[in-house]
Formats: sequence, C-alpha cells, structure tokens
Amino acid sequence: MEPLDGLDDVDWTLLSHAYGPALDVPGLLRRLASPTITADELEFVLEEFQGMFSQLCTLFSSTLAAIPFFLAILHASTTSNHVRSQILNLLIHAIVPDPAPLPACKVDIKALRDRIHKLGSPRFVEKHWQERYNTDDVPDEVARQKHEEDLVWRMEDDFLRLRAYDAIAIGIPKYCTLLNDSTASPRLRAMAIFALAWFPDEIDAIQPSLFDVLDQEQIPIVRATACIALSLLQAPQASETSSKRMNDTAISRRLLALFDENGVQDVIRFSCALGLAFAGIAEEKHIVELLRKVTDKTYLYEHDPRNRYYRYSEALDFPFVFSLTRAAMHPLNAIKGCDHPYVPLALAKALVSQSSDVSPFELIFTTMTIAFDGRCPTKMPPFEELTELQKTVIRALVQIEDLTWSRKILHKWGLPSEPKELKKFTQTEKIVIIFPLNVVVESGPMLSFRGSIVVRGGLKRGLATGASSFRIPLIDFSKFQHGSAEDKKQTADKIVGAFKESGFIYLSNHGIPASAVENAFAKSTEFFRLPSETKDRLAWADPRSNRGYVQIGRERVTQASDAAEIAALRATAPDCKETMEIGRDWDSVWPNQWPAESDAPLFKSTMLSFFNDCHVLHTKVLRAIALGLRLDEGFFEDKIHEQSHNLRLLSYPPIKRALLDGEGQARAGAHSDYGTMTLLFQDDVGGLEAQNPHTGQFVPAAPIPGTIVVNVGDLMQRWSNDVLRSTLHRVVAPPATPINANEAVTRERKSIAFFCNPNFTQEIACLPNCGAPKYPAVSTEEYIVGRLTATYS
Ligand SMILES: O=C(O)CCC(=O)C(=O)O
Ligand SMILES: [Fe+2]
Repeated sequence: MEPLDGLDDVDWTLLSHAYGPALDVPGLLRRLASPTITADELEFVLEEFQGMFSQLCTLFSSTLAAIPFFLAILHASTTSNHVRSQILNLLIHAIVPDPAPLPACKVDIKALRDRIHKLGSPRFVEKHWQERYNTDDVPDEVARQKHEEDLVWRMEDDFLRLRAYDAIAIGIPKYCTLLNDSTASPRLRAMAIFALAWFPDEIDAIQPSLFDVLDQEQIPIVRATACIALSLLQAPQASETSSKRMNDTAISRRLLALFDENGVQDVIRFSCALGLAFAGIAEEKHIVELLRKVTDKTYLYEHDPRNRYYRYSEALDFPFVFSLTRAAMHPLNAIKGCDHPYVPLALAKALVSQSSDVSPFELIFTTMTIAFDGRCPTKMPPFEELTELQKTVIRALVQIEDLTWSRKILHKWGLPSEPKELKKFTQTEKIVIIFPLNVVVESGPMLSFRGSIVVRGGLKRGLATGASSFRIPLIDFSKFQHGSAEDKKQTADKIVGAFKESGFIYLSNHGIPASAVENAFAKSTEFFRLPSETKDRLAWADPRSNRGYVQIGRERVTQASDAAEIAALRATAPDCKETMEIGRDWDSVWPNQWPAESDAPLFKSTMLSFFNDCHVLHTKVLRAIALGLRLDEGFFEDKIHEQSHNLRLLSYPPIKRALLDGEGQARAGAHSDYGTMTLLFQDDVGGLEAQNPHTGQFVPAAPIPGTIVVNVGDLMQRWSNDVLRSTLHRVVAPPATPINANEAVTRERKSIAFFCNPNFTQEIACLPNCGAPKYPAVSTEEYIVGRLTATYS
C-alpha cells in the first residue's frame, strides 16, 4: 500500500488547524512522504506541522485526520530515519503538550475516559444544569439543548485528545519493532522509546521491549532513555491512588540494580536516579547523583540537550529533557533539609562558587525551601534562633554578588536584599562560610541519612523536548470583543494556546485608545524629568504599599567613567532604570504618592484614567482565558474586581554602551512577573526579550506599534496548575549610537507595565479543567505579599 492511499478521500475543507482551514495538510503530507524531500523542504514541512498541530497545545480536527497518514509514512520503507524520528516527535507532542520526564506530565487517560463516559450517562446534562444553576427545576428542551452544546464544546479538547491518543496507540507494535531494527539510527531508537513512555495502559506489551533495550542496546543514551521511559510507564496516573507500591516492581528492581552496576556510564546512573526519584524510592546515593548534576556545570555536560541544541537535527540527545539540570532539580525541590542537610549545603556552595548552571534566582529559591523544610516562615525568626543549617545557607547568600532579581525570594523569607543589611542580619562582620559537612558531592555525602523522596508538585517551567519554535503571536482582540460567537471562541483558544506555549502575546485592537496610551507616555516622560529632589519626596517607602518613586539603577551609572567606579556600581546596581509605582487610588490604608499638580499637571488624572483602562482590558482578557480554559466566561469576575493592581512607569536612561557590555548586564535582568498577567506598553526603542522555554534562548519581543504585550505571571501559572506559562523575560540594550571614537550610547527607553492581581483574599487553588492539583491552595495575599513586598527595597 502506498503510504498516502486515501489522502484524497478525506474532505480537508471541513477540517481545521491552528491557522485556519486544513487545505494545506494533504500537500504537506505528500511532501513529507516523498523520498526525495530536501533538507530545507523537510525543515519547512516540519515547522508547519509543528505550528499547526502542537504549537498551541490545542488539538485540531486535522490533527486527528492526519495521524493515520503519519503512521503510514512511519511504516513506509522509503522513509528516512530522520523523518521517522520527527514524526514520532510530532505525534507525542500532539497528545502530551509538555512531554518531560515527570509523572505529572502524563496525560491522565483514565480520567479523560471517565469524563467522556460521564457525559454519555443518562440525564447527565439535566443534572449538570441543575447543579450549575443551583436549582431543582428541570431545564426546558431549549435550555437543555443549549447546555448540552455548551458541555460538548467545553469538552471538545478532551474528545480530540482521547481520540488522538487511541489513534497513536495503534502504532505501538511498530514503535517496539524499531527498537531492534538494525536499520534504525540511535536517534530513532531513542525517539521510539520516548514515544512508548506515554502509554501506561499498554505497559505489559511495552515493558519486555524496553527491558531488551537495557540488556542489548550499546548506545548509553538510548539505554538511559529506556530507564526514564520505564519509570514513567509505571508511575501512577494522577487519578489513581498513589499508594500504588513502586518499590518492589520489576522496573524499580531493574533501575536499582543498574544504578549500582560496575562501570555503568554516568548518563545511565543519572537516569536511574531520576527514575527512582519518580517512584518515590530514591535513597541517599540516588539523591546525591541528582545533586551532582545541579551543582556541577561540567557533569554530563556533553549529554545535556541544552548544550547541543540542533533544530531538527539527527543529533543524539535525550528526547525527554530539554535540560538535565532542570530534570534533576525537580525531585530535589521536594526534599526536606532536616532529612537531607547535605542537599541545601551543596546547593549553597554551588551558588557561591557559581558552579551550577541554574540561575541564582531558582537556586536560592530551592536552597531556602529545602533549608526551611518546604515551609516559608511567615516571619523570619532572629538569626540566633535558626538552625545551623539555615544559618549557613543564609551566610552563603551574603556572598552572592548579584542579588537583584533574587530580591523577591529573599523578601518571601523576610530577609533584607541589600547585601549590607543581609550581612547585618547574619551578625557576622567578617563573613566566613563554613560548610560544616564538607560537602563534596562528587565523593558522596558525609552523613548517612536514609530516606526516600517523593516527587510532588509539577514542573515550574516547561521541559518540552524537541524542536519547538517560539512565537509571540499577534492576536486581534476585536474578534473577541465584537466578532461572531465562533470568532470569539477561536480568539479565546488562540490566546490560551499562546499562553500555554510561550506565555506571551501581542494584542492589537485592544480597545484602549491610542490617545490614552500616548498621554500616559507623555505624562510619564514629564514626571521622570522632574528634579531628583521632587521625585525623592515621593519615595517608595513600604513594601505593603508598593507605591511611589523608585530609583534603582541611578543615573550616576551613566556618568561614571572610572573603571573602579563602574565595577562598584555594577555590583550594586546592575539594573539601570527608575520607576514610579501606582496602586488603586481608593485604598484607605495605602495612599498613592502623587506629585503636586503644579509640578506635574494632569499626571494624576491621566494615570488614574489609564489605570482604569488597563483594569477593564485585563478583565476582558481574563474572560478570554476563562473561555479558552472551558470555564464560564465570567469565572474570574468576582475574583479580580478589587483592582489590587500595580501600574508601573519605567524609564531607562541613556547609558554608555560599555556599561551594558559586561556579562549579565541588562536594563532589566531575566525575571518572571508575579501576578496573574502583565499588560506591557513599550516605546519604539526595543530591548524586551522573552525566553524560549524549550531552548533557553531569549527571543526579542520587538515593539509593534498599536499593540500591547501581554504575558502570564507566576500566580496565574500556579492558579492554572502550570497549564499557562509564566515566561522569563528581560530588557537588554538595543544597538548603541557612537558618541565619539571610543564610546557609544544606548537610547533611553520608556515603558509602562500594568501588573494585574486577583483580590487579596481570593484563594488561589487549582482552576477547574487544569488537571490534578500540583500546589496547595494559598490566598493571593499569602502568595503575593511576600513577593510584592519584594519589588524594591
Ligand atoms: O520595560 C519593560 O519592557 C519590561 C519591564 C518588566 O518586565 C517589568 O518591570 O517586570
Ligand atoms: Fe516583567
């Protein structure tokens, strides 16, 4: 049979993908099946499919229709190894939006089947209607039908995912035969193993094939991939009771034995440790193995896909992980310092010696979390009341040069972020870091704590594998506000799709008049031109208020020319910017800090009106998010109406190029925002960049006139159970203009950010339709105040 028999029997005009009707799908499939496809053409075709099918993490009718043809091409003898690997990658991304080596990333097929089954049960629609409207009445026929349509629409994603899952599962025997097909490349074998990991219901059929890989495979990374796949296969689905014992399964026994095998390669030992951590049965030696990867940049360096990222290449790296370090970090996060004190100590040591490739921000967070046994005290006790472990960790923090973007974390723990203040807190004039346990991870810990770690919670940031392109889509919001019902749903899906994938969108036709934005920028510019003394009188004073003028970077930096002075300034003030923070104006406790009307005419009224415009737009975007998550459109309304937002005017002064050339220097270092979402208005200078979570690369979010950049914040990521992504971003300097033979100056930049928050008393517990909760519920206040207090000190 030709692989594409039947392609023309499908009416592709009736089907759609992310970019509209699926008319181009048959042509692309033909090109993919052609044995003479060129490398460039293949790259194009794959990128198209990637975008259409999995870019938005949403399934489309054409995805389903294309699956049998993908399987046929996979089977065809004329298909190259490379195309086969790529097909496997596409197929798995269609059913597992974020395939990473974590049980939490599995699709919960059992729950999916249950949900769909329930919809068909007698009188389900009526019962659901009665619950929804809290009534004992019976819906009339029109109401019933409308409710049923609505339910079906809400479950469309579930239907498609389950059908896609079943369609892709048909290929399992084929994926298994690839494992000992002598013509299959190592990369293809690794991809086939990766594909097999997502079908726990078929574990009986798959396990023997993967055990064969452990016995016979020669290439270490392929064997290592099998270790991870096996542990994922046996990890319980979220809806199953986690009491399923995994310490005495054939798989766990295999991994335990392999870990200890003489002469086994590091990458296999590491993968066994990861697998045992999933199973909740990691012992100290396994934890140490994971710790080693986090604290030693060079360990397994050559195996880390992050260091050898080739798009669509046949390079042999882990199909599962984007970064081995991040994979290792995840189980470590669940450890308690009282059980395993060597873990936070080793992490603190890595922080000070900069021997980890994890950002200080994340490393501090994890180190502190572990040192405080997973709890963040509501009030930091006096230093002398802390445990020795906690003292050592905090003393280590004093040694870190750049704490700028770690302020949020330090404040969360009630610690001052100024190095001087922090030093004072530790009461040691001369800071000597003592690592009392002489933590040398390489040679194993000095203490012998026995215990296991349980993998809890989810993935902080995506570890999606494979070649995923990063787009910040431009979305026409008028289609949501004024379009047909269908337009509205599609726009909501696009927004949610993009928030799942990149966490960033551009919004055009957003409804805030251009004149309002222009006025806000004009008044902001006038404000920052005021003399320093005038601005200083409005100084930001209290973190709970989070209102007022903040001068962080200091204009001094731009004038400094003496090398020693520059170095000193760099150490203390890497971010060169000043800001003005404005909150809701009717707060009885925390008044805004307004300049006198005579100093800044119309500043207050302009900003208050802009605050309101932004609040209104943010409620509309949240309506779109609600729809896109298949919630009631008004779901968020009563959770956000108190307007606990923060309007921030930003001004980045012109700066000599040399000052921004140093390593890590940026106008604003990489960070994520902490609220639900941020509306960002920027001038035409540029410099904003968002991090592609798949590759770690920063991608410019260049200014597009008339649009607003909207990004998801940490609180929304947590609220949505990691379904929506809070993406790291930063501001770098655009090209500089030479001012003389030796020096160049970068233009000044203005931006306005509107940070949106829920009501402070709102409980943030996993939203409906977002999977099994990974995080305990917290109130907004509990979550944010620690971070809000931290904005600047
Ligand atoms: O100035 C910008 O464009 C971004 C500022 C930002 O990301 C922030 O203040 O959180
Ligand atoms: Fe930001």
